[in-house]
Parts: sequence; structure tokens; C-alpha cells
Amino acid sequence: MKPQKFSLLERFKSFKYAFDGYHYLFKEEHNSRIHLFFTVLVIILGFVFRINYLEWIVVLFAIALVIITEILNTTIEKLADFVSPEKNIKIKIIKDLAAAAVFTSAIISVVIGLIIFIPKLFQIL
Ligand SMILES: Nc1ncnc2c1ncn2[C@@H]1O[C@H](COP(=O)(O)OP(=O)(O)OP(=O)(O)O)[C@@H](O)[C@H]1O
Repeated sequence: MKPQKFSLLERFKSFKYAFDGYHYLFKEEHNSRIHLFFTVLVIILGFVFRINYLEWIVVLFAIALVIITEILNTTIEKLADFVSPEKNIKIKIIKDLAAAAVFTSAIISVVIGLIIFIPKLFQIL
């Protein structure tokens, strides 16, 4: 294949495709709306409790972890449904593994949130 010339327009198009992906995710995947709700909540709490820059970094990594695993889970589900729309034990294992990845990242993120925000809540009580 011939190497393509660098094009700023093509780079902007790839941003658009990524935003199409977000649009699909939040429109079609209801779990992702729950994650979005908690993302906004945690960011508001971060400002309210004035968490420090290291805590912001950890919180942002936790948010990214959940969103990225949710995107990859949805990708795997869609691909699996396309490849094999009928019931199949191998597809079940693939989808269950992808779901386990989202579950793990969500649990870890909740624990991180509790570690950061619980002591701050106690300070104001
Ligand atoms: N083609 C299939 N063959 C066998 N089992 C399947 C198949 N499709 C789904 N499953 C089982 O049903 C579960 C839910 O799959 P589904 O594709 O409905 O995801 P979902 O519940 O919509 O997930 P999410 O809520 O993340 O969108 C899977 O984890 C798997 O155990």
C-alpha cells in the first residue's frame, strides 16, 4: 500500500469518528450513562472538597479506566454479535470476560473514590 501524505483534514476526521463513538456509547449503552453520572459527580466532589493534584490524577485515571473498559466491552459485544448472532458458548465466554473487565474497573474506582472522599466527609461532619 502507498504511504499516505499527512493531512490535517484526515486528522480532524479521526477526531470526529472518536466523537461518533462517544455518541453511540452514551446513546445506546445504558451502563455508560450510569458511569457518566458518577464521573460528573466525582468531578464536582473533587472541586467541592478541593482534592490535591495527586488525588486529581488518581481520580482521573480511575475515570479513564472505567470509560475505556466500557468502550472496549461495547466494542467486543458488537463484534461478537456481528460475528455470531446466534447463541454460542464461546461468545458467552468472550462477553463474560469483557463484562468482568468493566466490573473490575468499576469496583476498583469505587474503592479509590471511597479512600479519597470518606476521610474528607468525616472532616466536615
Ligand atoms: N451470542 C451469545 N451466546 C451466548 N451467550 C450470550 C450471547 N450473547 C450474550 N450472551 C450472554 O448474555 C450476557 C449479556 O450479553 P449482552 O450482549 O446482552 O450484553 P449486555 O447485557 O447488553 O451488556 P451491557 O449491559 O454491557 O450492554 C453475556 O455476558 C453472555 O453471558
